[in-house]
Amino acid sequence: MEEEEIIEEELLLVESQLNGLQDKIKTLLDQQEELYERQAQLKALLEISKTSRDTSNSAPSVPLEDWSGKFSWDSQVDDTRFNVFGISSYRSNQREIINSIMSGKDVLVIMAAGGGKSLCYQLPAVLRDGITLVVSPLLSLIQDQVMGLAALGIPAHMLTSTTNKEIEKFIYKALEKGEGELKILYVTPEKISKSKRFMSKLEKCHHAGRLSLVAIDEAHCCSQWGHDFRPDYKNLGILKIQFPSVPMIALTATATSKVQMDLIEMLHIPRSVKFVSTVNRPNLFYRVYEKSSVGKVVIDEIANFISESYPNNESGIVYCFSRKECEQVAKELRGRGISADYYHADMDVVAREKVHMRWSKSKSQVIVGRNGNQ
Ligand SMILES: Nc1ncnc2c1ncn2[C@@H]1O[C@H](COP(=O)(O)OP(=O)(O)OP(=O)(O)O)[C@@H](O)[C@H]1O
Repeated sequence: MEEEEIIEEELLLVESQLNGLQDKIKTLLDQQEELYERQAQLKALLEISKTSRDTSNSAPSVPLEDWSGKFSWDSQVDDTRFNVFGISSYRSNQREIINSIMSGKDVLVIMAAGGGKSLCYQLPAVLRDGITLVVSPLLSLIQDQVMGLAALGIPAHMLTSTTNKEIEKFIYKALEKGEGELKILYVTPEKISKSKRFMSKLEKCHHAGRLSLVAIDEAHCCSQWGHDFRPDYKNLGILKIQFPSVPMIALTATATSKVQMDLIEMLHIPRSVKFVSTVNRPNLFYRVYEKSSVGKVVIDEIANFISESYPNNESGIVYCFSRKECEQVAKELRGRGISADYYHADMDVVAREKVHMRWSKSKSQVIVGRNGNQ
């Protein structure tokens, strides 16, 4: 009994020391974040000061705050926004971003997921002469974008490991000889870092003055400090080195100051105009439910939640930890009358595309996948 009391006493002491340590760690992390913020501000100030010195003798550039002013392309941009994209008004920063790209600037965009980043490069892509190259990390994202653009009548293609030979030939001809209709070309970063053939065609396209814009989607993947670092993104710096005159737009929904500095450096766009929009998403909300410890009950709870909250088959995604779990959960949901398909990296490309298409066309309600579609 006495021994237990001693142990309990020491346990309390250790727990209180741990709590004390956690508070200190939190304070240190807050301090670190503040210092990174300040470091980024100071570096940006230095850069601006250097840039204004370097450009003081050249033609006057548009001051930062004037990207919402009047431009010669205003009516064309508005017409394309409405008649091609079917969008009646701009969201925050979209017009300014489009104007800075149309002016030939490099641009860094930080905008919340779903905030409307795609329009910021797709609209200039339609208006500028030539082909826009878009680098995006995931096949599923690319497929989604290409499908959406095709529905709007915009000639867009993707060149990935899944592209068939005929389309590949069409794309290479468009790049090399300017034949055929191609405005927007999506590739994964591996194409840039691993395909010499592709890079040589791109070089020819640029040489002929037909490469109009380079867009790097999910640009935080460049940075090892980001939450989703992808090694092939590290090689994207080559694009600005090989095509310095082509404006580049880097877009991300999540970038701390440190990640921003990192990706500006890696992509070689030190003079980029930066646009930061609020990350607040008023249409999103989070709710936490206590999970049952019994697997079957959890599935019942998920199924009930879906059928009660989304009685009109509104689509959604269930995230799981493992590929096996994705398959099991999808099967169990189907057994409870919910049209669910699983989606993960072990599936072949055709099967994945089929699932994606079914879901996009509301033929299935739920996709059960893993974070990052792994
Ligand atoms: N100005 C606008 N008015 C109305 N809808 C818009 C506007 N701009 C974009 N949208 C729509 O908002 C949706 C989300 O846009 P988009 O896919 O470009 O977001 P995103 O910022 O790229 O998101 P993510 O980070 O998730 O890729 C799309 O359906 C798009 O058509």
